[in-house]
Amino acid sequence: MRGAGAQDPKVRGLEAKGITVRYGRRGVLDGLDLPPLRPGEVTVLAGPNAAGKSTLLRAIAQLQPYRGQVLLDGADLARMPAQTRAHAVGFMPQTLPAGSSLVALESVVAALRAGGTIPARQADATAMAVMEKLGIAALALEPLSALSGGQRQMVSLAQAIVRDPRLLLLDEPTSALDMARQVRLLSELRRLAGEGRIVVAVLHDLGLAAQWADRIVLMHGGHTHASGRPDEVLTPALLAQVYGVTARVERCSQGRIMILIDGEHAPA
Ligand SMILES: Nc1ncnc2c1ncn2[C@@H]1O[C@H](COP(=O)(O)OP(=O)(O)OP(=O)(O)O)[C@@H](O)[C@H]1O
Repeated sequence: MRGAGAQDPKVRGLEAKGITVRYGRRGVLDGLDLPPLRPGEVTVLAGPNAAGKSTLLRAIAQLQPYRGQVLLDGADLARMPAQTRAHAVGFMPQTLPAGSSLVALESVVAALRAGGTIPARQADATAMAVMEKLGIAALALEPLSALSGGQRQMVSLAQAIVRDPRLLLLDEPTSALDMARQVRLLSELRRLAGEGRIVVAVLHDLGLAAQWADRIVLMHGGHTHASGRPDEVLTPALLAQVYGVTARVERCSQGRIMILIDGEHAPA
């Protein structure tokens, strides 16, 4: 038994408690709690348009003012020195900012250097290694402005993971990718989680979420409406409550889940 005043063992993983975000007078997140998200897990944030998924991801990344608490391995991310946080957290936005004059490799090097000074040759080699791993080495010298949407998304992933963060936050990372690259990206997320990272991705495609996520958090009305394993969350009742659709959930071979939408849910 621990003695009085002993420190609690450090909680490993990501905790978000009471997250509240307002845009002017409009409340978007209303004291939202996430279940503890553990290293090794891929968590998908899902929910209807405007549910606040991007807002939550940005709040966790400290890119969005919020009330509440975000703890990474027990440390308050809001109080963490910026450079420590830059090493701890990788964020992949929904879209890369337009108008960059950098080539792809330079943009990945710039993301690496946001975590601190690093000799040029080493930075180039690290960035190039990440691009090779993602199968985009051939894009290294292409201007960002000349890339397709899917190519930009893969470069954006390279930027997010190049500092080897403990926590990886990704906002609709597969939205512009073809089937093969979706699989490549999601396999890479699984691999990163398998190495002990915490991976949180917003996905609209619940079929992909069912296949790749350890846990799905369904957001609705500024709160976490449900969370759990894909088979616990992807139920006709919860899909009706959150999306207003009539859905069938079919079990296929290898335990895969397929969701068939029959139409909009007729309100009782
Ligand atoms: N910078 C902003 N200023 C004002 N309102 C905003 C801002 N960003 C988002 N919102 C509003 O907050 C709400 C949640 O937006 P958010 O982008 O977080 O939702 P989302 O769940 O990611 O949506 P989607 O699935 O459509 O991408 C929306 O009503 C949106 O209009």
